Amino acid sequence: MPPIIEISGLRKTYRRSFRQPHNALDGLDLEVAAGQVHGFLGPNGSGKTTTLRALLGLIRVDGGTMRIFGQEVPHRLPEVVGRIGAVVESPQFFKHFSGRLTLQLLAESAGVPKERVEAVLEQTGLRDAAKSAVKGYSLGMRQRLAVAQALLKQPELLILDEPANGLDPAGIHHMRELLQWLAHEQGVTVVVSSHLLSEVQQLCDSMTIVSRGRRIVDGSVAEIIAGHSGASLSVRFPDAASLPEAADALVNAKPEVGAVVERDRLVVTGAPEAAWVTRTLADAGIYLSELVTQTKNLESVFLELTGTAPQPGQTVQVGQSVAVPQTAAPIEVPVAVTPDAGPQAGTEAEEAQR
Ligand SMILES: Nc1ncnc2c1ncn2[C@@H]1O[C@H](COP(=O)(O)OP(=O)(O)OP(=O)(O)O)[C@@H](O)[C@H]1O
Repeated sequence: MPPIIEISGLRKTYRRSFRQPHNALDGLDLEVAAGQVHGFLGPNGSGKTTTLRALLGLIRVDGGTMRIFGQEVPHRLPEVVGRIGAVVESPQFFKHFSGRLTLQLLAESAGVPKERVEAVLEQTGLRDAAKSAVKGYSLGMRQRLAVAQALLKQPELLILDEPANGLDPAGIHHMRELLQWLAHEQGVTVVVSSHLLSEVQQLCDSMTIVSRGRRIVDGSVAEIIAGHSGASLSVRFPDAASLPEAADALVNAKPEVGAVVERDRLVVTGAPEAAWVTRTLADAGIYLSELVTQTKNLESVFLELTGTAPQPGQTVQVGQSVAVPQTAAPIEVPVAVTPDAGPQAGTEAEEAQR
């Protein structure tokens, strides 16, 4: 099945008076497969909103191609727009109308059956607040109302820009359940932008990470995180005098293993498994007192991936690494402790806003 969204080489330069032109999109590529929740992840200002606005025909781009459901956009957008629900701009609602009335009017103008209003109120958790005027809604409730509006016409593709904004933890949980249900049970393709890896990790099946207007990695969320979270082992001994001898024993046993003495411990990288370290040291007559696996935390994976400006024409594939300019702090996960050797923006005039 062809991708639902295909973007290739997208370019957008914002030209601002008295300031250098700014390349918000610098040849961005994006592919989204059907029936998934796809995260569009990147730091603030990396071009996510610009991409989504371009896809929906809200701004003009300077180069590249975009397709939705195989149709080139923006030229063929009118043919596919009925199959897309989106919340990209902050929608404005009549503040004196209730949530229900707002949705009833929108449903009527879009020719959507009235029953859909109650269904989307229920789905977005707004049923109890449906009678209240929108002016009394919190930011999170307005966000839900916007999503409810996007769901009215039962879209096959749902595009949401930072949907967790303004939601409290219970609201985030509810939104996550709703979006996963839509994708996995109803076959809707869901694209959400976010600058939080932890949110994308909990919500999405696949993701594209962008930095400075370019794609730097894409693939399944689990594979990307696993491929960039290489672990090392921290080993301590009853007597620190054993450290150099232990380092030699490990490197002699496997030259590709790294063993570096750091104060009172040995940091081991590239070992096949923790048990191999304990076995090899015991064979050399050296007994350890502590062995700890260190894994990078998720945010450090994100920093690693977005911390380096991507090279023109290069996309990092799942499992490949990019240079790491900043050192990310590891978190320590104990796996075994043995007493001896046991194993273990602004506005832009040219934009045609809709
Ligand atoms: N209308 C505009 N005029 C000038 N510059 C703009 C405009 N819109 C966005 N930019 C700039 O383009 C870059 C990309 O912005 P964009 O809003 O697409 O990023 P983003 O990844 O969505 O960020 P955030 O997570 O903060 O929403 C930023 O440097 C931003 O300042």
